[in-house]
Amino acid sequence: MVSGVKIAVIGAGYVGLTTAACLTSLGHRVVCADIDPAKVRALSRGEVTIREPGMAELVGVGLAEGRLRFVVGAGKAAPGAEVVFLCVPTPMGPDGAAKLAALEAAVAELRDPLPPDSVVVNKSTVPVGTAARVGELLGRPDVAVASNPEFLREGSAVHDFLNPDRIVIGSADLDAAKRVAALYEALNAPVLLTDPASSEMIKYAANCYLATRLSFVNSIAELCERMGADVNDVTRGMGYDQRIGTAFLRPGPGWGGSCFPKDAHALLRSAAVIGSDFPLLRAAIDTNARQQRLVVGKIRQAVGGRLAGTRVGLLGLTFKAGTDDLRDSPALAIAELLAAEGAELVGYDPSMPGAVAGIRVVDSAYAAAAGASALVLLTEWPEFRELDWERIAGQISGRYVIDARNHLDPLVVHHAGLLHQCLGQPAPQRALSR
Ligand SMILES: NC(=O)c1ccc[n+]([C@@H]2O[C@H](COP(=O)([O-])OP(=O)(O)OC[C@H]3O[C@@H](n4cnc5c(N)ncnc54)[C@H](O)[C@@H]3O)[C@@H](O)[C@H]2O)c1
Ligand SMILES: O=c1ccn([C@@H]2O[C@H](COP(=O)(O)OP(=O)(O)O[C@H]3O[C@H](CO)[C@@H](O)[C@H](O)[C@H]3O)[C@@H](O)[C@H]2O)c(=O)[nH]1
Repeated sequence: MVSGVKIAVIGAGYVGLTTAACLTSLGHRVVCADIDPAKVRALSRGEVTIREPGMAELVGVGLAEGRLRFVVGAGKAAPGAEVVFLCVPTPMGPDGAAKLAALEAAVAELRDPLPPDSVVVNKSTVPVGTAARVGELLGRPDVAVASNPEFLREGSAVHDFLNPDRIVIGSADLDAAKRVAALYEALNAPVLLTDPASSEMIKYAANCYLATRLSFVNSIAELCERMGADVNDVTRGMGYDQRIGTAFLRPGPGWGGSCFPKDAHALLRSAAVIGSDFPLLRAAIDTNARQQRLVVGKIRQAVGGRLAGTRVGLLGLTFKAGTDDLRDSPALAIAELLAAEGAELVGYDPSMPGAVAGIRVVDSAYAAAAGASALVLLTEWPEFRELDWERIAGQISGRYVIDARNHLDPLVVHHAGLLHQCLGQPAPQRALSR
């Protein structure tokens, strides 16, 4: 006899699949629905297509124990569910606002088959006020609505879900909120019960704060470079201050991914809709675009001022290491800027992404370096630190390695006779004198 709370998860992407697999591992019974029949078929066979450590194992165990099932369509998952998690996409619309079409479609499908006294919990990132709107759309006074934003990071989704810094639950119905909190009891995490609007705002505030912090760090890196300071030491010195902390201080080619850019634009748009503004967030977004142009400027300079007809090798295409997700990747944004100036792009990424528009994707870092006028590291994959730089020096046609993640050991690159140029340090030669 299979025990545990009966849960439906709508959406089998990064958030939905993680939620389904992890709640199963906590002893609950989960039916996970998606609109994509091919995805449902593959998952039902235990085939996990996203790159997330531990996910395939959890899905395999859940299927084998009969605790986890995949179905096509939200309506199929609803019957018998005590709690329903909405984990559908909320992409950026043309005006910057989050598009709620998938959420509305899922809610419409759930309206009739939902059992009485069930709770609909929104895990998608949605503008403040959406929980109230979900309640209206459902039109089921016997069904409670809650907001329970998700804070997992791609590449460590299972770990983050099972080891959360906090669990936030917002609902006008305290009993419903407590029922949702009880699902996570085994995690022993701090639980914040609040109203739906505050819960929805917590998610945007957290992501926009982190994005703003990164834009701040990237700006400090630029000043360091121009003023003769070393941003690696500067951020280390900042991070020792417990009020600041060490996380999220690495300069880079700008922040990206499926969340930060769209969430920053969505909050800015929400502010505009109520006749307000958020100039600090606007500046963080502008600084991010500027950071990408700045990296392009370094590359242009490294190849002698003219990108047209110049081959540039790209190391890393995903928005960060440890994921195969290319959505809103700064590496691709930079590639687009380079291509617009006529550069010929050859790229390698350890996640082996297949075809990428405008880039000739090759199967090794060495192939990306061969014949390139400059080699640019855009994603901080650990394996790039282990490269044979002597071999690269023998294949590259230029001398510059632009390290847009401050990821490589400058001495190793220099010893191979190449010029290592990272962010926030005055000159490529500096490492030699250390
Ligand atoms: N990716 C992350 O790291 C992350 C973390 C926290 C929060 N979020 C938020 O969670 C939400 C989902 O993001 P994601 O990255 O999991 O998206 P995703 O694109 O990886 O997955 C969404 C899934 O929902 C399915 N879907 C779409 N419409 C549906 C419908 N009507 N019924 C059933 N399934 C449907 C899609 O086919 C897809 O498989 C977004 O609001 C996002 O902002 C994402
Ligand atoms: O010191 C740092 C840390 C991150 N980044 C960049 O910031 C972006 C976002 O990174 P990360 O936060 O690790 O990735 P996500 O998986 O998008 O996770 C963020 O977005 C999710 C979706 O909302 C949230 O759930 C997570 O809490 C939040 O960290 C990436 O481009 C990173 O390369 C840096 O440049 N420097």
